Amino acid sequence: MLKNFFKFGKKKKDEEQKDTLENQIEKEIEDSQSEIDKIKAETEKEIKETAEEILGKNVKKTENNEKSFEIGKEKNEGTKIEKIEETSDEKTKSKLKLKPLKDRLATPKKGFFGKLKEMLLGKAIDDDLYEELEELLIQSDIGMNMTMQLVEELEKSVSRKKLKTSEQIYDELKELLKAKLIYNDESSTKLKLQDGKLNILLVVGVNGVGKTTSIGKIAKKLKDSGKKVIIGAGDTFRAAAIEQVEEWGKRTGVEVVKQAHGSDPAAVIFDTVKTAKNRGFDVAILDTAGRLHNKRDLMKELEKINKIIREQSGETDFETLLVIDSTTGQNGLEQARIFNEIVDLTGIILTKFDGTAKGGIIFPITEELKKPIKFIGVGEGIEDLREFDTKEFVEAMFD
Ligand SMILES: Nc1nc2c(ncn2[C@@H]2O[C@H](COP(=O)(O)OP(=O)(O)OP(=O)(O)O)[C@@H](O)[C@H]2O)c(=O)[nH]1
Repeated sequence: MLKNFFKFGKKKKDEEQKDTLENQIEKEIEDSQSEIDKIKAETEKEIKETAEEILGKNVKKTENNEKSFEIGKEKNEGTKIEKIEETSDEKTKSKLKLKPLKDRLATPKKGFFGKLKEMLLGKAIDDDLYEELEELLIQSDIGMNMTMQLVEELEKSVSRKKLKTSEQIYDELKELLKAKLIYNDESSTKLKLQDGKLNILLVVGVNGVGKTTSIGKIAKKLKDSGKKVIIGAGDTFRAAAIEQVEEWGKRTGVEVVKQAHGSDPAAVIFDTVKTAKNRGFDVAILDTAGRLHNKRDLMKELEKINKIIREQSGETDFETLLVIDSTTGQNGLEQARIFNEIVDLTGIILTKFDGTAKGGIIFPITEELKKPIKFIGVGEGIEDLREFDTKEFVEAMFD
């Protein structure tokens, strides 16, 4: 039977899976740069063209904006700080009402949880049902370990609580999954920001996962809530990455500290934190590069950045947020494990939730890392980043 097969081969499979995933991560970081760069260059070109079109219109409107746009065109020499007014288009958009989360997730309608309901409701509780459930949980990116754990817990609950109907099983599974989100109570999922001091948000993750986009979206949220925000373009490895941060700066009306392409990322972090401190900013959001060649380089780079932040801000306790692309499934979990080993993470941002019909990855990531999900990305738009709310999320997934 499938369940026994999983139990028998579980340990070996775990090791094999770990090796395979580690190789895949290394390969992702080391070998796929040119392909990713190509896709990114195309995407960034599109973003740039759209942003320029919007900004271009706005630039004509006021002299202030004219000046700002010119700064954006300056050649990179030393550190540059940009201050640009928010475009009227974005102001209008920010007033639009947000769609409910369940309408933004691909999951509830087409994915695993929809299938789960279909599969469970009205069925007899027998071995076949548990087998089907295991298959579905694995397909949903919940992963082998957590699937086995969940099914075991479910079987125990069924016998302990004497559950008889598949409706009861469905509800029980919902509760068990909810329990996997224990690190996500309201006080943990909220960004830890204090008034009257500089708050640092260090954003890490491999390239292409949506770091820059998430930074832009967070900057917008914080600015809208009245915070004085600055962004440090710490991903200096690729010119396009710096430009992308600049575009987000323009879209959100947030200042950006940058240096020339290829300069030391730590120097950008230094300048950003120093500027933020001296000029009384509330929040400095720091971008980092995810394309370092191996774990050791990544660790060294992040240690250096952490040291600079501590020295310049005088803070030891700040947010370090890992961005994970939820469409990468178990790869995402492995990335989370690696980053969690080398840096003191305080939370996770799961992007592209609108683009996955699975989405189960959220459960093992938060449970294994014992870290809260701070935000989930549900689209490419400036408003498409939701503060994570456990109750709303579970309801949206199971609705
Ligand atoms: N559908 C969808 N797309 C997203 C989301 N977040 C980011 N993206 C897209 O994912 C792509 C990569 O995002 P970036 O922000 O450039 O990723 P990055 O991690 O900064 O990449 P590097 O600059 O290469 O390090 C872009 O096309 C984004 O628009 C999301 O929540 N949903």
